[in-house]
Amino acid sequence: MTAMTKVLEKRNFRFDGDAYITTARGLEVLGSPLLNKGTAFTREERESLGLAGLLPPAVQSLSDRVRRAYEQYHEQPSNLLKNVFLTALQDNDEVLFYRLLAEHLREMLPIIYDPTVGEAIRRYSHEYRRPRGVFLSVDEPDRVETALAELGLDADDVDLLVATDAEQILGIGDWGVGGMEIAVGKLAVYTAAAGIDPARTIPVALDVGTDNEELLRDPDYVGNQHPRVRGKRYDDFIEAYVTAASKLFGKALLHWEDFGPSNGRRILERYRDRVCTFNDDMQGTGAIVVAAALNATRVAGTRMRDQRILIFGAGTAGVGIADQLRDAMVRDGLDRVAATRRIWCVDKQGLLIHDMKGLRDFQVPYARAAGEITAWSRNRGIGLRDAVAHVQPTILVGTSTVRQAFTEEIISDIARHVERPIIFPLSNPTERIEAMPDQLIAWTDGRGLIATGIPVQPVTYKGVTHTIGQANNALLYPGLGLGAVVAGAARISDGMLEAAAEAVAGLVDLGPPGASLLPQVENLRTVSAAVATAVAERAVEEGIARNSLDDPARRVESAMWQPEYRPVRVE
Ligand SMILES: NC(=O)c1ccc[n+]([C@@H]2O[C@H](COP(=O)([O-])OP(=O)(O)OC[C@H]3O[C@@H](n4cnc5c(N)ncnc54)[C@H](O)[C@@H]3O)[C@@H](O)[C@H]2O)c1
Ligand SMILES: O=C(O)C[C@H](O)C(=O)O
Ligand SMILES: [Mg+2]
Repeated sequence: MTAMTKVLEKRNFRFDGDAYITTARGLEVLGSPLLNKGTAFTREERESLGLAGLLPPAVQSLSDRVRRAYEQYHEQPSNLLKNVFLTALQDNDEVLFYRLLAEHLREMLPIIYDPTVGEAIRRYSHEYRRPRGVFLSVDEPDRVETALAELGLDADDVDLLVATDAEQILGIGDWGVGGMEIAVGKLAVYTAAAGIDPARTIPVALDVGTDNEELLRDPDYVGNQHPRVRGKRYDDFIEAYVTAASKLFGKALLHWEDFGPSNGRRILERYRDRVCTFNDDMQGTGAIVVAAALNATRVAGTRMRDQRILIFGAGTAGVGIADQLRDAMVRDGLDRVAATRRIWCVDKQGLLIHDMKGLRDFQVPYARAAGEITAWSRNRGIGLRDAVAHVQPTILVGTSTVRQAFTEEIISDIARHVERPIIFPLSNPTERIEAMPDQLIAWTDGRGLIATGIPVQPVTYKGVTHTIGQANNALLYPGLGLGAVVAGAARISDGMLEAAAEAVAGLVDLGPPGASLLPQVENLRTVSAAVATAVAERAVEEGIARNSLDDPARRVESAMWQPEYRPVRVE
C-alpha cells in the first residue's frame, strides 16, 4: 500500500445508531478519542478489542472518570494550564471531555472558550502537543481537496466545518495558525451547547501567513512563516476551500470565524447564496445583540423603532450588529432609510462621515452626510465623547477592542439624557472590554441595561443585584447551526437569524429587577434547542429546507448528541 492510499483510508469506525463498530484493535482503539473509554471498557470489549493487557484491571463508570478528571483539572495551577489539560482530555476521550464540560459548564466555558482561549491562541506554537483539525496552506492550493479528504470521511459524515484565517482573532488581532484554537473552541461550544456530534465536525485553519511580527520571528512558530497573502491568491485559496468542502461534504454548513473585516464580508457576500454558510462575527453577533436589545427595550418600555444607536468600532462585528439592528427597526415599522439614519458609527477616525478619507465600503451605508454635522465642532474628527453628546444614544455598543473607552464622563452624559441607557461593551477578551459592568451600573446610578461579551459576575448596586447577560454569539450560533443541519438548509437566510434572535429573547423572564437580558449560559442546551427549532421552522417556511420536518422540536431534540459511552464492537 502506498503512503497516499494509506492516509486516504476510511475512518476506522462507524456508528450504527447504537454502537461504534470498528476495525481498530489494541493501542489504536485507545488512541482514538471518539472510541476510547479507558478504564470504562467492559471486560468483553477489552477481550474483543485486544485491550485486556493494556488497561489496569478496574472497570469504572463514566461518572468515576468524570470525578477523577475534575480533581485533576483543579490541580492545574493556571487558566492556561486548565485549558491545556482539557485539550489533552479531548484528544484522549471525547465523551469524558464533553460530560465533564456539561457538568461544569459555567466554570469551564471561560477556559475552553472566551477569555482563556485568547491566551491559548497566543501560546499555540509553544503549548503545541498534537494536531486537531485540518491545516490548509495558501502555498499549496492544489492540495486543499486532498487535505480535507485525508480525514477519511464520506459526504454524509460531516455536518459542519468551522474555518478561520485568524486575521482578527477576538480583539487580539492576527495570530496565524494559532487561530486553529478558535475553530476548535467554537466547535466544542457547538457540541456542549447544541449537541452537534463532535465526530461530524471539522475545524479548519486557513493558513495564509501572518503579519504578526512576533510570530514571524518566533523559531517555534508552527504556521507559514511569511506575510499574509492577499488579493487574487487569497481569493483563489478561499474558492479552493469552498469548492472542495462542498464537493466532499455537500450538505455541511460552512462557518467563518475571526476574519479581518473586508475579507470576512467579501467572503460572505460571495458565498451566501451559493452554499449553506454564515459569518459568526457579523451575523451570530448581530443576532445575539438584537436579542439583547429587544429585551432591553422591553424593560425600558420603549420601541425598537425609536432607538438612537451608536456603534463604537465599525468593523466586522460593529457593522454586522448595525445591519441587524437596522433590520429589527424595519420590522418595527420604519423604512430602511429611516432605520439606517438612526445608527451612528464611530471608528478610529471618529464619527463616520461621507467625505472622510479611508471609509471602508461596508461602512458607507452608515456614514453621515457632512451637511448634517456642520454645527458640530470637527477639528480632527468627532470622537466618541462628542458623538455621544450630539446623538444622545439610547443604545451604545462597543466593538472597538479599546479597553476603558467608555469613560465615566461619556456614560454619565448618556445617563443624563436617557432614562434606561442600553450599554453593550462587547469586546473580547477581558483586556479589551470598553468598560466593566460594575462601572456602568454605578455611572448610570443603577439605570443602565448592560450586556457584555465576556462572562462577568453579577453586580449589586443600592440593594439590587444586576445579572449581566453574556451577549456572546455562543448563545446563538450553536442553535443556528443545529437548526440548519436538522432542516438540511440550503443556505442561512436573514429570516433564520431573526427567528434565532427572537427565540433567544423569548426565553428570558424580565420581571425581577436587575434580571439578565439574556438567558444564562448554564441553560445553553435549552437555549440552543429553542433556537434550533425556530431556525428549522423558518427554513421550512422560506422553502430552503431540504429535509421535510413534521415535528421540528422533536427532531431537534433527537438530533442532539449526548456525552455518554456507547458500546464498541468489532467489525
Ligand atoms: N460578543 C461577541 O459575541 C463578539 C462577537 C464578535 C466580535 N466581538 C469583539 O468585538 C471586537 C471587534 O471584533 P471585530 O471582529 O469586529 O474586529 P474588527 O477589527 O473587524 O473591528 C474593530 C473595529 O474597531 C475599530 N477601532 C480600533 N481602535 C479604535 C479606536 N481607538 N476608536 C474607534 N474605533 C477603533 C477598528 O478600526 C475596527 O473597525 C473584538 O474585541 C471581538 O472580540 C465580540
Ligand atoms: O469568540 C468569542 O468569544 C466571540 C466572538 O466570536 C469574538 O470574536 O469575540
Ligand atoms: Mg469571533
